[in-house]
Amino acid sequence: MQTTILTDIEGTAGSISFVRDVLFPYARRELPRFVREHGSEPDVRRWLDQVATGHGAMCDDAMIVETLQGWIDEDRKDTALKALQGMMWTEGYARADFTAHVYPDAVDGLRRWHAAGHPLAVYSSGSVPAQKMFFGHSDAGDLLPLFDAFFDTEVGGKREAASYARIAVELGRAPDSILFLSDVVAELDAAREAGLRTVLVDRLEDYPQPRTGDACNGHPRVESFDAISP
Ligand SMILES: CSCCC(=O)C(=O)COP(=O)(O)O
Ligand SMILES: [Mg+2]
Repeated sequence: MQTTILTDIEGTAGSISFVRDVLFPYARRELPRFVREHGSEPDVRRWLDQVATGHGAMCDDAMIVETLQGWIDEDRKDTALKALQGMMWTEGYARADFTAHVYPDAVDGLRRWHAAGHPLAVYSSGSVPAQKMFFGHSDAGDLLPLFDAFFDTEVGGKREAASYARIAVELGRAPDSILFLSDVVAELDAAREAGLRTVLVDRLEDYPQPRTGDACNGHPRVESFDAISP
């Protein structure tokens, strides 16, 4: 059986600057209108109510919007925020306001591994619908058919070993037959604790100061997908 490749998105398959300088500001800007126009739809309300729960009974939509905008500013990986961001980005992709940045070497690597029979999966803090929009509307076109499975924080946090154990069960694969790619060492530590193989993707565009030696915490380090042999 071929190694399954499980990849992170931001800082690994695509640039950090696309997420932080395009996607996050777009969601921040669109949030008031989105809540006004869609806030009574059950699929939206459920997430807004989850945000409101932390603020007591007096929390109105204006306070929820302000809270969510604060969370965007601090890059909080909250499941409700990520679900709502995904819905707003879906509108943005549909209107062709932007396409998703995927590094050319990532496009080539994903295509090459898929052609060689490696199952491909995504694990990102972005919601599963946001992941599908990202790869379905990339600068390199529709990459969605390359992937077999998608996981977000509904499976658990990316720095928790139990999340990776759950992903292995859901994929029906032994942990050591899965290779996890990420730019975040703490995520790789959690994956390794669950028995997955790991590679630190240390892109100079995103991390101008290379992480070497102890900073890699024993994870093999590459600067592009070209150097990964699954
Ligand atoms: C699906 S693209 C947006 C990704 C996102 O919202 C995010 O927080 C990035 O997290 P990742 O786990 O991909 O580093
Ligand atoms: Mg990342």
